[in-house]
Amino acid sequence: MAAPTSSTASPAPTGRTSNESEFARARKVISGGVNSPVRAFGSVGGAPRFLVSASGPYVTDVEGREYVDLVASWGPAILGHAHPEVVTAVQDAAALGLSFGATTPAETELAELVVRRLGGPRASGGLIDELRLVSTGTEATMTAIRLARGFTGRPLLVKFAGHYHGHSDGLLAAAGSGVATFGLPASAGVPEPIAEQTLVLPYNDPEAVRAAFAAHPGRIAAVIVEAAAANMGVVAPDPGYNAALASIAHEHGALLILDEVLTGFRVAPDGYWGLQKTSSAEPAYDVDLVTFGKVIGGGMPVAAVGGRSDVLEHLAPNGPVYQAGTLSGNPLAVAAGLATLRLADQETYARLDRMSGTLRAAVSEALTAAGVAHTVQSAGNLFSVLFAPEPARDYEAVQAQETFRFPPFFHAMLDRGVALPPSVYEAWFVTAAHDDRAVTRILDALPHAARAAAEARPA
Ligand SMILES: Cc1ncc(COP(=O)(O)O)c(C=O)c1O
Ligand SMILES: N[C@H](C=O)CCC(=O)O
Repeated sequence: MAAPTSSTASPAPTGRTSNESEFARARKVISGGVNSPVRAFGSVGGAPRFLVSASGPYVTDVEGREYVDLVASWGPAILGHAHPEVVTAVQDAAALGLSFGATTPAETELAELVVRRLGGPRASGGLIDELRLVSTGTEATMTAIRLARGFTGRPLLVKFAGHYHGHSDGLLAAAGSGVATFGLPASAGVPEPIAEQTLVLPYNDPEAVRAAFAAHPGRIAAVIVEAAAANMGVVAPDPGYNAALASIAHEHGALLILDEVLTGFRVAPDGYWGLQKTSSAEPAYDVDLVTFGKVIGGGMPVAAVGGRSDVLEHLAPNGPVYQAGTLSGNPLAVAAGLATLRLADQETYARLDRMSGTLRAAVSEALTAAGVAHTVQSAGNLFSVLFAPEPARDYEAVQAQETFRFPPFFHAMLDRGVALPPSVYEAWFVTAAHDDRAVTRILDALPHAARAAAEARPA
């Protein structure tokens, strides 16, 4: 496996510590040295970069090296890191108290802003009527599923191979993200009776969904789908696919849960990617529950489950489906989310789209010049590189790519001061703060990375 060699990134290392020594130190007291598996560089090799600060499009590690960041905290940092107005909003909120464990006007303001940005309420053509704030995307999808089961009185859930919805028990089968990165079929520790409640189907195959409903009449509570798959690399839904899911689910009395944790407020100014707003060719369709996270917290822990009020009414204290959180609606996190959403205007999204287009073209040009078979897969401004000549529409096709080309590609970029997500199965995230200097560094690094990918051989 390729490992980092030299670096041309600036500024100069401090010499006080190194990523290697920090990793060794962390491994003694933190399981695996990381608090989330993908960070461990497991599939690319080498020591993860231990970061000490971030600003705009850059992150800086303990050695004093600065990298152009294409991880963006896995999505939230659409404005770039530490946007001054977001930082000020958090500082102002902190001065008034870190956590109350009680209701606040600010959390209502965030909920109002989200519902409004999504065109709501539903009676006036919007996506959701109301929502419940939680702290992580995992909690949002877990709550959505419990709610769907409580509302329908049915046990089963349909999910798609390669999709990731966080790490709750029922959602780890054939999951994307770290589960894909580490080649796990599912997670140990999930009891069989729980795993059996999840039906895993191939993505972009409406017939498989019809067949599942036919095989389990009156037993499927919900279909959960990433609005656009972005945890097995990016795989956009076929035109009309999300709409087909809605109509099949509804025909059988089940709910559709659209997981917008990653896509929401990242790829469209009006909030979500559920396609009917981003493509006039897409038929309108009705969503019952939607989950958000990442951008609505602006880099702090906020996520949400929203949807039809008659479904949300089933949540405690109004209804019998329980959900709670000591830090839900935390004032600092809500302040970051509010500031981020208020700052993210049409120009922000236009910048993200332009940046993504520039990088997609540059990556493809470099790989083509190096003779590497590839496809740049995208959904809105999200994209990733598939090391295969034909586009992939499902997890099977994604897994068949030449994954061995990614580690040297990744390290060649890192050596030249560009931090990509450390897995071929993760999306690349641009920010509105990526400026000419950052882009120049990426463009300079790409030909080297493409050559490294071309020279790679299977292990
Ligand atoms: C689509 C999707 N859903 C859910 C999650 C889980 O969110 P979190 O990591 O905040 O628990 C993620 C990312 O991690 C995601 O990409
Ligand atoms: N793919 C995940 C989120 O979108 C990566 C974040 C993580 O699990 O650490």
